[in-house]
Amino acid sequence: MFEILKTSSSLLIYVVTNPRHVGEVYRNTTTLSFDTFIQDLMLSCGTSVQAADKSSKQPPPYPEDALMSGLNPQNKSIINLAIDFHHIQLLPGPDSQVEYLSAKFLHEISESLKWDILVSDKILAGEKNSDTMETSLIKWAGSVLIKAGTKAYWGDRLWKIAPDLLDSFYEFDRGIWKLLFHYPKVFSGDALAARDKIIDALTKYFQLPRKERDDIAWFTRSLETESRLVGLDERDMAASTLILYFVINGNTYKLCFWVLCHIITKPELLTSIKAEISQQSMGSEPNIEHLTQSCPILNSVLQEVLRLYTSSASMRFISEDTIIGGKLLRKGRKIMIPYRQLHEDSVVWGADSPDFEQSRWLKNASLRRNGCFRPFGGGATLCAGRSVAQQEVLFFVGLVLTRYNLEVVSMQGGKEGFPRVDALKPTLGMMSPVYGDDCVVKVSRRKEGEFDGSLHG
Ligand code: HEM
Repeated sequence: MFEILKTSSSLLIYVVTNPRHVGEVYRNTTTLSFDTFIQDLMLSCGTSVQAADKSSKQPPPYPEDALMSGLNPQNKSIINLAIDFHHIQLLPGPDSQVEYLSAKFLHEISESLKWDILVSDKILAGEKNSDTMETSLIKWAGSVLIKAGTKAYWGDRLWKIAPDLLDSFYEFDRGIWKLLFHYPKVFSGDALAARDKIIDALTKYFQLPRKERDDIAWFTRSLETESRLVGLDERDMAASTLILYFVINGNTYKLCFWVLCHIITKPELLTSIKAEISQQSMGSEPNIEHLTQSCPILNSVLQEVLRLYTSSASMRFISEDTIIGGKLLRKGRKIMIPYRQLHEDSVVWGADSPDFEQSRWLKNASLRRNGCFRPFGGGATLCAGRSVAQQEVLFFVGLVLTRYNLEVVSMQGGKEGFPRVDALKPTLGMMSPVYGDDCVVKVSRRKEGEFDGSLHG
């Protein structure tokens, strides 16, 4: 099935929903391109035309005396190389760097969830005393997860250069859809201002000598090396990094928020999840193997949130007129494969498909492999960070529930008093709560030996 979507800038987008046609789109890597789509994304996010051009072409032959890195033996464009580097950084394989990255993410999450760090976090301004504090759940999740992503990829320095990075990021996150849909400047000033602030911070970061920011991920180091070799300057690199910063940090904190909202508002669910978390060994903190493999109820909640709160899509750019499903799709336009309606298809999920059913995935574990479950997209561009993302969320929730008691102080939401999902705003992943909706929680430190998983609500 095809629909044609007309955006404000008269840009036409073909919306493909028929699974057979989706397969045709996935298989066509010649006239349907993802890198042209990335190039377009880069331009929307502030990359100059010259830099986008340099990033999308195969590099010119390097000068003979240039220090060759050996990282690009096939002489790929920076955009294609970045995709390869993501896969090396995030997926298992012979050269994989994922173990270091996961360990770094989890370490940073654990550090930020220490009580002393928590109470000293100015962003989480709520009532505080020696053993309790009040905080917004969405800000808490954002502060921990976005800081973890920033430090894991860019080390400590970026966070120090831009103490207000988080605020700029939230503003950018709220308005990025306007940039992607080429909204006129007059309506997108807030998103543009936030974008420019983040680019300024990243430019300063890239201007620092490398030895002052050596605690960075393999991906970041390698991409910088190759970007400099093709002649990108610090501002060019900063602007093209912005979209990566968004991909790495824009989704996971919202997933943590929705998962915790559901758990802490359902006392029986909370008790059973605490019980399975604590089964690893009484009194000690859960490790990631236990959380991924031995906590089925928590994992079922995670999958159900992914089903109901993602509005993911795959995008392609049509570089030559192309036939899909017997129809001619015109060169220069885009294709979008949205996955949300698959997630609510009652034929697949049953009559209760619109409802949050916490044990859906316990009853039928094979649903995870169902073609109608696509929170992380599909085809050649399937999210490379899907395992790391889920680990982050399980670890965050596992540690929060182990270290603290949470009590709901207030819920800002619709009539039902539960944060409403903002389903109107286009997104390429997790949906946000409606602006202003939130859950304020009182966080109390657990006393030693208190975590037994059943007695404390
Ligand atoms: C809840 C969390 C997340 C969701 C829902 C999500 C969703 C998505 C979606 C829908 C895509 C596009 C897939 C397509 O085009 O078909 C994508 C791509 C991507 N995501 Fe994620 N993502 C999440 C977290 C992450 C994290 C934490 C990272 C990295 C640490 C990451 C790295 C990537 C990369 C590198 C791509 C581009 C894939 C490629 O070009 O090969 N994602 N993600």
